[in-house]
Formats: sequence, C-alpha cells, structure tokens
Amino acid sequence: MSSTAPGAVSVRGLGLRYGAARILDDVGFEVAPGEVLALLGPSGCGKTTLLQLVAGLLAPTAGTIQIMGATVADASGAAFVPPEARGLGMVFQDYALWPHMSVAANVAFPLEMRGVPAAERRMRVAMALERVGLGAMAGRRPSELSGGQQQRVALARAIVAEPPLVLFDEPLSNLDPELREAMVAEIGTLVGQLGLTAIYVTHDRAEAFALADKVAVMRAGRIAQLAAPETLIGSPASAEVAEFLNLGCVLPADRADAEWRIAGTTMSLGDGGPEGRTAQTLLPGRSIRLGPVEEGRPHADVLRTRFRGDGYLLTLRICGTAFEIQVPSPHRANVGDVVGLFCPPQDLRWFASATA
Ligand SMILES: Nc1ncnc2c1ncn2[C@@H]1O[C@H](COP(=O)(O)OP(=O)(O)OP(=O)(O)O)[C@@H](O)[C@H]1O
Repeated sequence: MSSTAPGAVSVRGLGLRYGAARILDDVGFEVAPGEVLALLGPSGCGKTTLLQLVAGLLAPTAGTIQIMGATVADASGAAFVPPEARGLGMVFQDYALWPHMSVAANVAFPLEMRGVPAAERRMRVAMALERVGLGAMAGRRPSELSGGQQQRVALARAIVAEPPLVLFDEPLSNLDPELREAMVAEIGTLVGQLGLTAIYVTHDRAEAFALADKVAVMRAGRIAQLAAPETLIGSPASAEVAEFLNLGCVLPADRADAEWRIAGTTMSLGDGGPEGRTAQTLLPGRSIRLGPVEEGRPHADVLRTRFRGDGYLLTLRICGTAFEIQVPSPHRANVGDVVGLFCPPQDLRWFASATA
C-alpha cells in the first residue's frame, strides 16, 4: 500500500481532558485497511477512553479522528459524527446483548438500523451465526447460552453488517483462561478470513501479540511505543515498555572506565551502551543462559522454581540486589542455589538513565 493511501483509521493529536485531568494526550496512529491494532496497557492508562473516542461515545478536547478518509471528530468543532452514523461494529467485555431478544434478533439489529430488507436480513444473520459456529442457536435467548457462546453472538452482531472497522473492548476478560485462548484463536481466524480492520483493547500481552499486526503500548494517556509485536519484544523503546512487557530485568548501570557495572556490584557486562556515566540496561529473560558462577559475570540466587511442562521457569534475584528476573530453563534448580548468568552482549538493550 502506498504511504499516501488513506488509512482505515487516522488519529492525530488526540487529547481528552476532564477539567484539569488529562486522560489522553497527543495520541496519534494510523490503521491500514485489513490491519488489527491492539491498544495494550495497564488499568487506567486510557485504552477504553481512546476506543470510545473512535466509536463516537466521547468527543475529544484536542485532535482529529478520520475513518475511511472521512473526519468523524475534530476538536476544533468542525465535525462530530454520532456513534450510530459511524457504522462500526463493537464487541464489549460484558457482551451487551439484549436479554429479551433471541440470538437471531440480536444479530439482526445492525441490519435493521441500516434498513436492510427482512429476507436479506435473515440470510445475512444465518451466515454470521454460521461463521461463529452458532447456526443451531438462532432461536435461543442469550441467557440460555454460555459466556463464550454469548460473546460469539456479540461477534456475529459486530460483523453482520460488514462494517469498515470493528472495535473490541477487552472482549475476553469475562471468560476463563482456557476458553479465552480458544476464543483468541477463533477471533484471529475470523479477522483473517473476513479481512477485518480492527482496534482491540486489552491488558493481556499474549492476546495482543496473538491478534494484532501492530500494538500500541499505552502509559498514562500516551502511546509509549507503537510497533509490530516482534519489534516490541526485540527493541522496546524504553525501560518502562520493557518492564510492562515483562521482557526481563531493567538494571541501573554505571560506567567505570571502559566497562559497565550493574547496581553498584563488580559485575561487568563489557563495553557498549549509551553515552554518559549512568544508564539502564535490559537483561532479557529469553536471552539468558544459566551456568556456573564465574568471576566478572552476573550471578543470581534462585528464589522460586516452577515446572511448566516444557521445562522450568526460575525466579532469580540478581547478586544480592533487589532486582528479580524470570528465566526459562530446561533444568530444575533448587531454591537457594546460586547460578551464573550468561547473556550475549548484543542481546542487552540500553536506555538512557531514568534520572538523566
Ligand atoms: N468521566 C470521567 N471523569 C474523570 N476521569 C475519568 C472519567 N472516565 C475515566 N476517567 C479516568 O480516565 C483514565 C483512563 O480510563 P480508561 O477507562 O480509559 O482506562 P483503561 O486503560 O481502559 O483502564 P481499564 O483497563 O481499567 O478499563 C482513568 O484514570 C480514569 O479514572
């Protein structure tokens, strides 16, 4: 796609304030047609607020939102298209189904809103229910379905009118972990088959990485990094992002002559890193190999060991510091063991010091 083609969604300089409180600040992103963007971040970072702005449930106090090239919100007052006129599909955490209506009537609702004739409605509802594996449940009430089935109904309702954009707000958080994993796979298949353009809000890294082409990591009302999942893992933009993604242990480092030393110990990680006398370095859990304790290498105490089926997950405390790291290991280790840590220098990620 050429860089000048209009995005399915284009958000620029978006902000929302409630009085003096800045809930969102200078948020910008593009979603290309057929792309899935995940908004990932801890509770309270503004994910849902951002989704509600795109949906038209809130109006921004700064910036613009375009959907398929049309401006649907402009804080300067030039435009505000109400939610029902944006024609988007939405899937919420609590399913938001009408209890007094049948499954088929729930799914038919967006088509009714668009004035689609009854015969075509019936056909499209049947197709949408078939797609989510609920063809046989059309006549039931939502209360006669399991949580997973109810969320499939919501999914069918979100796609039945073939909207230009589907918004997902933590759709799986009410389901138990096993079902959640199965539903992630189902949503991924559906999104792929239908070529859906979507924005998917979650605080679950695995869910975001499994479903999204791009992930916006949000912190305190801003996008801290927006990148493909592989880039986030390999090149987190800041110590904050690395910590939120649980990529390993971020340690303060001091330059001593030609070497870096960590947390005031004599551990040396070799040369490299940014300019200046202090920095932070990410020791990525997935790059660490365990071995014997050796002079001049970091070592760690084993705090916990957990069997995972394919090996062990060890929780280690680095060299008498307060810093902990989780490291996968094919071998069992005992609580209290001291192990040497080996990390290829090229796998370390360096960040400017927090206090710099
Ligand atoms: N009507 C409101 N008035 C004032 N502050 C609000 C209002 N609605 C939300 N907030 C605040 O805005 C911030 C962002 O809320 P939002 O629900 O978008 O976060 P979130 O990342 O979706 O969190 P969660 O995962 O817990 O839903 C929070 O600090 C919240 O307290």
